[in-house]
Amino acid sequence: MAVSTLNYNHFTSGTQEQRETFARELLDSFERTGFAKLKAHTFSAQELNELFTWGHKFFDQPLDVKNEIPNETGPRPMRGYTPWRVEEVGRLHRDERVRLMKDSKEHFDQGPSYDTEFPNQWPKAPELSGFKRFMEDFYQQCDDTCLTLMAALEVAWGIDDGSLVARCVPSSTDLRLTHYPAIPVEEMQGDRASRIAPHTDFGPITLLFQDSTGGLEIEDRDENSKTKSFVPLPPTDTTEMIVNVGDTLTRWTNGKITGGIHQVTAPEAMKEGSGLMIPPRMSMAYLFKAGRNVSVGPLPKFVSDRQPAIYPDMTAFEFQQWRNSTVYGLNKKEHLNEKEQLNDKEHMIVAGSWNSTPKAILLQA
Ligand SMILES: O=C(O)CCC(=O)C(=O)O
Ligand SMILES: [Fe+2]
Repeated sequence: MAVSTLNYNHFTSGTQEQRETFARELLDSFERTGFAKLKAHTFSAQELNELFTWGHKFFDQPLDVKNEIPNETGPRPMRGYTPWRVEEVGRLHRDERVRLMKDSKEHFDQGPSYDTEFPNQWPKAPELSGFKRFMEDFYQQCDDTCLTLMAALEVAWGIDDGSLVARCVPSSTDLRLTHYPAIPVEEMQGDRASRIAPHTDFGPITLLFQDSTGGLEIEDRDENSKTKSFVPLPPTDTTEMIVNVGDTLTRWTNGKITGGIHQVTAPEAMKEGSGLMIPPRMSMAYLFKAGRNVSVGPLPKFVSDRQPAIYPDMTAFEFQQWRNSTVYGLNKKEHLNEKEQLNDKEHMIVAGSWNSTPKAILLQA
């Protein structure tokens, strides 16, 4: 299953033909695999090194210091610090084995700097005094990239009118730095735990940068691969940007583009080992979102008499509330409205495809 690697600058500063080729190949890679890789983008190796250096400085703080900016878990965007084994993304899954799987991570989440409803929480330690400034600039650069990729999808769909871009302005995105502490390899063997369990992200797309540790895997949709459900997406160099399709794009396209299911586990070379510690790992995910009041129901372009809408209308914010209630294991009756509770069942059926029957389930979508 070949994830395409594309030159981002062909879209931003190429000829008309290069722009159109980029757009077509991006859509093709999304449709075939749920993923694409980008090079020649706007992030330098130095900026990415700095990103991970700030991440280490943050996660290296003592737990009680990190807990001074606690993420209030709930049906709301995440802000600040979430400790080890609080969030469990496996809970989103239809397969019970995945639902019970423990994630082994801690994370820092950040929203738009102008968000007064869910304001950011920044650490106060003097050694982190430059963190906020760096992360705010980095956030903006990620947002510009995502909006450009929305413009590329418009070109690919022949609706080059700014309507897809407009659905994602102003930003409601959550940027997440995740730290996976060192862990004995045995913990990753079997179905009990993962670094992050198989899941799809909630928004239209996610930008992902990973450090050099390895362990990221994506669902293998290759018809001919009978044995494996997942294939590694190993780091090549730290500047490689991975883009994955999330639930919102699946919903907007009425199921035409399926979200890229991914997980993080032991790096390939260590999988069968024993008595080994898997080194710590860090990633940055820009979990791009539609505007809070924008519908995540199918776009008119993807609905017809022959293809009725298979996803109900709801706002991006309602969708996020529902998904976050699930990953934090909250009592649904208390936190979700009726529409969200009904949709919970629907989403699990169409989004999940793990273990031996992924293709059958994907066909249902
Ligand atoms: O750490 C990674 O590479 C993946 C992180 C991820 O999937 C997420 O934050 O949603
Ligand atoms: Fe993810």
